Amino acid sequence: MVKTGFETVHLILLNMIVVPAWGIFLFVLFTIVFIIFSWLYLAGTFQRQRPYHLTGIGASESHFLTTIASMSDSLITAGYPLAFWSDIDTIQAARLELIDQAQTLIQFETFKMSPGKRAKDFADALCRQAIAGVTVQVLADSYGAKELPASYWQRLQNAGVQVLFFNPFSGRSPLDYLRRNHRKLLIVDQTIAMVGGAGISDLWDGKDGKSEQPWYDFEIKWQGDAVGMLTGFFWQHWLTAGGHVDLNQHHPGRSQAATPSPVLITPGEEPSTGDSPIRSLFQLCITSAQRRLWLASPYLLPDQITCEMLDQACRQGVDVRILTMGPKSDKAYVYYTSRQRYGPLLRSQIQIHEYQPSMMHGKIVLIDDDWVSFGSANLDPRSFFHNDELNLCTNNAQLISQVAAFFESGFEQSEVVQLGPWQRRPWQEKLIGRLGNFFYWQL
Ligand SMILES: O=P(O)(O)OC[C@H](O)CO
Repeated sequence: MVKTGFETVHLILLNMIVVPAWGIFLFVLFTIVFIIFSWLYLAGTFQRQRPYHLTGIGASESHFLTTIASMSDSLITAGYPLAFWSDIDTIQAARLELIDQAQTLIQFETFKMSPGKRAKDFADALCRQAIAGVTVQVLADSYGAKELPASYWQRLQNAGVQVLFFNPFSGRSPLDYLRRNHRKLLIVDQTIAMVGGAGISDLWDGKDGKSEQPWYDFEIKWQGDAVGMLTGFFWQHWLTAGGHVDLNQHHPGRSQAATPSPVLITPGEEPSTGDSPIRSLFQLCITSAQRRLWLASPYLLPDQITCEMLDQACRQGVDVRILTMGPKSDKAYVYYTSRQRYGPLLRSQIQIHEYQPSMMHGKIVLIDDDWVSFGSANLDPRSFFHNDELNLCTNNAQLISQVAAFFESGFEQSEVVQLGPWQRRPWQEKLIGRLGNFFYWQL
């Protein structure tokens, strides 16, 4: 058929514009995918796990603390837990109250901050104190706080708050961006510290589009020498982020506690896949349990060796129970990836309790009636190998009973996962789980 002049021009344009455009589009797409995979590959995302074998020490042994401290790069100090809260309104109110009480110095570092009422209330409190002359230092993780607009930080800075961001993206060292500051820490006047899991975010109020119920989490208020040490850990990060520390102005004060308990602090600073203080801490906790090992972690991605240690504990008659997030997780793909790895745990008769009302976000290990370890670290590769974390461990009897009650209430509001129904879960869940596991080392 003879083409008209118009059709010929149209065909020429098609060949000159549309075909090259598709070519460019596919080339750009391929390049982006190639860069992402190369990046993940170079970061060790697809590596095989190195062997790591550890067997036991009893939690009641007198040398437990020294052993666990030396093997997890932790420091031994002392402190007293003044309060334990597991209600989100109370936790956020207690933080604001503590900020209001500050006389000289407020230090705060965290991972998750997002726009909303909690972020506004927090900024109001910090600005009030900065304007009143209190030194206020805020260290926000540049990834975790990325949703907050520049105007939020500008308002804080205008009031005199010193704001720094942990590890912003740099084109000169892009892989470094995978290291995040996962710590959650508020210190006032170097005398009182609050450690827990809640971010500065309305998510913890249940505003996550899933449940409308507050997340299950906790916070502990501390007094004693441990607070001085936590101040030092904060300053390490502050210096790394480019901040100025004047030890003449704010010399490490000694927070007094009338009846201190031993406290172990694990800063989990800049771990690597070969050397992880947080992994050592978790595995030492697991291997030292003799009667009870209750473990809470929202994101539950234990590696094979940790699963074997949990299995061993079960075989030795230890009551091993795990409290974790349920279907109302804030990250569905991590939930399905976690579930994909339940098989060995369920076959070992380990009870996995999935919290039902909302997101379960507490991170704790309870060992017998003797020790409790808690803080920012999840049982996952990100906390083991990539993040800076902050965990504390103590044998304070009152805190142990409060933590046991936290677990018991969590178990009551959970469903125990059974092997049969788990095996019959929908294929879509299995598919997401398999895909998620492909990126296991970065989760
Ligand atoms: O990283 P985490 O464990 O502090 O959890 C943060 C939440 O997932 C916020 O989305």
